[in-house]
Amino acid sequence: MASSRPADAVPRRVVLLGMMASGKSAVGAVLAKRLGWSHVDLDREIEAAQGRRVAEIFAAEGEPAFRALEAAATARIAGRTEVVLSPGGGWITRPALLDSLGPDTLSVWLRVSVDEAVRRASASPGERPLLAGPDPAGAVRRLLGEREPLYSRAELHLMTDGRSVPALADDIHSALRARGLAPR
Ligand SMILES: Nc1ncnc2c1ncn2[C@@H]1O[C@H](COP(=O)(O)OP(=O)(O)OP(=O)(O)O)[C@@H](O)[C@H]1O
Ligand SMILES: O=C(O)C1=C[C@@H](O)[C@@H](O)[C@H](O)C1
Ligand SMILES: [Mg+2]
Repeated sequence: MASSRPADAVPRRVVLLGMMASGKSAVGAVLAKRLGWSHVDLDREIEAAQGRRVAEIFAAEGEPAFRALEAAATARIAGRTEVVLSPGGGWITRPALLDSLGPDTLSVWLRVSVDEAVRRASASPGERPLLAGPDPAGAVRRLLGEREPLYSRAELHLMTDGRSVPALADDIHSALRARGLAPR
């Protein structure tokens, strides 16, 4: 099912969906700066609130506890406007969180190939507990199989392989303008 933003609702927030290392945090930061909006990187928000790294939360309490923290952090910011939200890659596994953001949200799926995701993630080893095993490519492939139907709910789909972070932010900025966002 595609996202249900009505055609006449001018977007007042953006949410970036996609696999680990697809670029949600990097693109979100550049886009928010360009728009003069706030950037909420949900993994970092949770870490700040908990005083622990995501990997520590997974190790101590497991994935379901982390998913509950994601839901609580989303509820704290759901009513805000002029926000670019970069949640973690598994946030979409609770699809109600996307619905909770409201119809004036532009949702974007940042697509990435398995090989490129593994290459990018390898720059920060230990940060992503779901890729910590001996076969990160297999893990990405399995997660993509589970999550692609959920990511594909996004209104805008962008392939990120071979595209720069500023170019991707440009594409989203253009999509916002095409949906009626006035220039600042
Ligand atoms: N389009 C791109 N081209 C090249 N490198 C990129 C691109 N997008 C992101 N990167 C780099 O890949 C790494 C992972 O990106 P980022 O942290 O933004 O991913 P993410 O989608 O937020 O992942 P997670 O779901 O784990 O939070 C970073 O080092 C980032 O600079
Ligand atoms: O794709 C995922 O499930 C995750 C992505 C990261 O951003 C973190 O939220 C965590 O490592 C889990
Ligand atoms: Mg991120």
